[in-house]
Amino acid sequence: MLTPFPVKNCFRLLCHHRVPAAGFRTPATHGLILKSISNDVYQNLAVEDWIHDHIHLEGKPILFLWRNSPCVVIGRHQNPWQECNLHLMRQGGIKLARRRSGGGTVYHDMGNINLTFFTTKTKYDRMENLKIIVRALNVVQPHLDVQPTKKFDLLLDGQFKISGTASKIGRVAAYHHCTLLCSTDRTALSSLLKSPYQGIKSNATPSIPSVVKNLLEKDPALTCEVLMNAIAAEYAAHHQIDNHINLINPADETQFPGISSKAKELQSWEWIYGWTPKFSVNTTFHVPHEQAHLPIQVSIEVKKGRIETCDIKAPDHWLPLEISNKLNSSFIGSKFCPIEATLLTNILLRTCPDDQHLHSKWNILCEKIKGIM
Ligand SMILES: Nc1ncnc2c1ncn2[C@@H]1O[C@H](COP(=O)(O)OP(=O)(O)OP(=O)(O)O)[C@@H](O)[C@H]1O
Repeated sequence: MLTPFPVKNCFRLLCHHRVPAAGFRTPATHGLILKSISNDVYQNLAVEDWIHDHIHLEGKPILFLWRNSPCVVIGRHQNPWQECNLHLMRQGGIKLARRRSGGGTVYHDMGNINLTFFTTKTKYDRMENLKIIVRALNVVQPHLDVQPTKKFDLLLDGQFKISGTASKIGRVAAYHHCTLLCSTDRTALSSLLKSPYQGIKSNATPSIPSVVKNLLEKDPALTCEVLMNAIAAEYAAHHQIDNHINLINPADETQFPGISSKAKELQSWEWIYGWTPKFSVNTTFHVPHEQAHLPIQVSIEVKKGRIETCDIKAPDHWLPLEISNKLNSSFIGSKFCPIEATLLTNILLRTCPDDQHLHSKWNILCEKIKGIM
């Protein structure tokens, strides 16, 4: 069923630009099933963007199957500091991506299948898609109890989430994408999706945490490959299209002209962090002083991922006011990120009096501030 795919030809049949050239012929094919050969989250999200922007579906559906190496994917209107453990992700080299669709934060790895259902806006029907998945699951394991919920999750045995849904609806085209947990690392999922940051206030969309389960835990025969093939077969039967799974390479500019700039944009700091709705952080640190701990109050406002106002209040006898003021003003306009904070701190330290005692206090303070970023 899996065939090497002359994608170029297939897209030529399916695709024309939104403003069709005069005399454009109606595409001959009726729909497509695509599968990415890449496990890079930015490249795969770029395929979604590309198809959404370039392909005129005219009622012809596309199913896109993809899997990613470990990453966390936040919804369009979310705050990553509220949703995940960025420190842990940086340490483990786990990528962070912001998708174009709304909704909550999910964890992806090679044990998680992603399914994107492209249709025209008028044919967009999330429940129909979820039913295709449920039928496919019942083909491979007839005794599975999987039900769609009102928020378009899929629940196993009435309580465990195995799939989450999000969507993007454009002027004429739409897509519904969902996850399917097959053999995901549940320990990584729960530790990465736990924010350690305190005192954040924002209007960003919050995630709705659920108890999740893998299908493989229910039946060891339910591997990602088995499930993807079953879903593709059910999708093809439902839409009466060819059930070939066509492999695509999202890095291939000849097949997807302009796709690398889409992937680059999805990977940019401005999109991942800078798109975060305005938020504030109000927190208190404690720093060691003689036999006690002194409180340091921090109040920061962040707009487009950059520090808009910064008010660090340390007791004057611990850190002279003029030094904390210097720190406050230097942070303004900088990215709310530990790398930038380190750079700034190093520059500032060089301008400070050559006082070891002061430098060590400054370092303690800056380490604490980096801890909230
Ligand atoms: N790959 C995954 N598949 C299914 N559930 C997941 C996955 N990763 C994490 N989860 C669970 O889903 C919760 C997030 O669900 P939430 O409903 O906020 O977002 P969603 O399912 O992506 O999208 P939507 O809000 O549109 O349903 C996480 O806190 C976690 O409990």
